[in-house]
Amino acid sequence: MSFDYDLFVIGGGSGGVRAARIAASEYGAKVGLAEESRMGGTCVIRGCVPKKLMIFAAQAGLMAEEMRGYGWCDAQSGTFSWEVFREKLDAELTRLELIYRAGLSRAGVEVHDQRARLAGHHEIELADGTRKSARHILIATGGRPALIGIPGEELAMVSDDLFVMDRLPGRALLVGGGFIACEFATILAGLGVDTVQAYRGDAVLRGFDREARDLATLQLSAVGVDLRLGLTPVALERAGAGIRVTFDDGTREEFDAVLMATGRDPYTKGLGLETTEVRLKRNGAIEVDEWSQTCVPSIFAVGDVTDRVNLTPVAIREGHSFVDTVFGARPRKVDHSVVASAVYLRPHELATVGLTEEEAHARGAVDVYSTVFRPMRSMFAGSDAKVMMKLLVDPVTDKVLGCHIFGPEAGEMIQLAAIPIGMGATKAQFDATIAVHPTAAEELVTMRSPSRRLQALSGTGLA
Ligand SMILES: Cc1cc2nc3c(=O)[nH]c(=O)nc-3n(C[C@H](O)[C@H](O)[C@H](O)COP(=O)(O)OP(=O)(O)OC[C@H]3O[C@@H](n4cnc5c(N)ncnc54)[C@H](O)[C@@H]3O)c2cc1C
Ligand SMILES: NC(=O)c1ccc[n+]([C@@H]2O[C@H](COP(=O)([O-])OP(=O)(O)OC[C@H]3O[C@@H](n4cnc5c(N)ncnc54)[C@H](O)[C@@H]3O)[C@@H](O)[C@H]2O)c1
Repeated sequence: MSFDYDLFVIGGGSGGVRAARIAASEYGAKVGLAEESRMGGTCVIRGCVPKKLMIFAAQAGLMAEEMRGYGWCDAQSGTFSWEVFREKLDAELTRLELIYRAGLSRAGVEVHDQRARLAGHHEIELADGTRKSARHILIATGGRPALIGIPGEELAMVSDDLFVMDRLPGRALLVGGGFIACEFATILAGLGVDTVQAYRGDAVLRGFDREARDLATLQLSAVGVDLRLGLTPVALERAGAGIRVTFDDGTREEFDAVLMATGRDPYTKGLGLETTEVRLKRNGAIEVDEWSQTCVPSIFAVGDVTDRVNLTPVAIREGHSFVDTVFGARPRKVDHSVVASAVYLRPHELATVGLTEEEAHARGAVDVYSTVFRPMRSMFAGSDAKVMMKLLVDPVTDKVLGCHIFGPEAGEMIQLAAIPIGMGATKAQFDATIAVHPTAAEELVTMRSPSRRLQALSGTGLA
């Protein structure tokens, strides 16, 4: 049977672009790709990249404060112009989008700038009505911000809207305690917005190591975020040019803007899945096996739409592995068990790889090497900001099970720690490494004795 394409990719984001480019350029496949919005997807256009640039913009006040502590007595952040920043941001995103497009074009990928939907196990229908056939189809449609179902929530912004605001709000409410709420609370407060963050739990960043979460929670307040724990909105209504929010404790307050950062849903709506036998998980994510293959042999899915580990490098690896396996005859699975990540807070980031203390303890006995200290850089400037370095070690095998860092540039540090930990390094091998001095990271190789040994909980593995 002949097809229009060897591979048709739906979605030009992190996973889709990588798969399309490699299939065409390295394996000579005839590839088509449909993108309904801007090329590059969430990460490039409305996620990682613009977010990180905003984080950089937001640290001027903290840097000026630190420098005053070093004798630059008049150091001030000055005036921030959102208009100037936005213009530069738009230009940068356009530059990146063009690079993505050029890469696809060089590889020989045929790009369709429109929405696509499935029309069978080997068929795709484009928004203009054209039908294309493909031997293999890759769904890489990503995710969309999720709302929580309260009255008036359509008045709120979602993360996509933050990058295209005409002006900064004077007073903003951020709802949630996850990656996006915490990063944007840091950003908005840093840019001078009166920022309130409402989170229903008792410490932000659920799922991360508890000790690190507590430090992140304290830091948000320290940088000027009005963090309200155990609080969640139940209704939003228009109030003049602003929004009146009713909270679950009965209080009401007005804000210029509200951001719902309450998770993301896999984007499968209107994708024509009913024309196939592809199965969905309960939350609407596409069900795939370890090869990213759905239960229909010709249809694969990668990235956020499969809701495995929703990070850009994971989507890229899944896309690349799928192509190596199917087009390169080099079977490659993705190991989702040890994936490092970072939350870009300021002044200290929270970065992690492997098991948290709570997860490690749940599986058996664990030696916890943990140190919390004031680093010389900020201590000299008179700041109370604390750094945490933690290693979790299996007392029987000596293997390092997890590493958690709360500190300046923790994201950069965890990238390096992820290499030995992914290779199965032991604590003895960490100890054998001579420190780089004076750094904060040297603690990772100088913590000699455990801060505590947690015995196995009854009913778990090791005694
Ligand atoms: C605010 C924010 C900050 C983030 N920061 C980070 C970070 O710092 N580090 C990190 O690793 N991850 C971060 N992420 C997560 C990261 O962006 C995603 O995990 C990643 O983009 C997923 O890639 P993907 O290929 O699965 O989907 P996406 O990048 O979302 O791409 C999907 C593409 O498919 C297109 N599409 C959807 N349906 C159709 C259709 N039917 N037809 C045609 N096109 C379609 C969409 O327009 C989109 O371009 C962040 C996410 C957000 C929202
Ligand atoms: N630095 C990074 O790597 C980075 C940054 C941003 C986003 N991301 C990715 O994007 C994903 C989405 O980010 P996110 O912050 O939206 O999601 P999240 O899952 O991290 O956080 C969602 C938050 O919303 C709250 N919430 C959910 N339902 C609620 C309800 N009904 N009422 C009140 N609160 C509710 C949760 O308690 C949680 O605090 C992340 O999981 C991550 O994979 C990564």
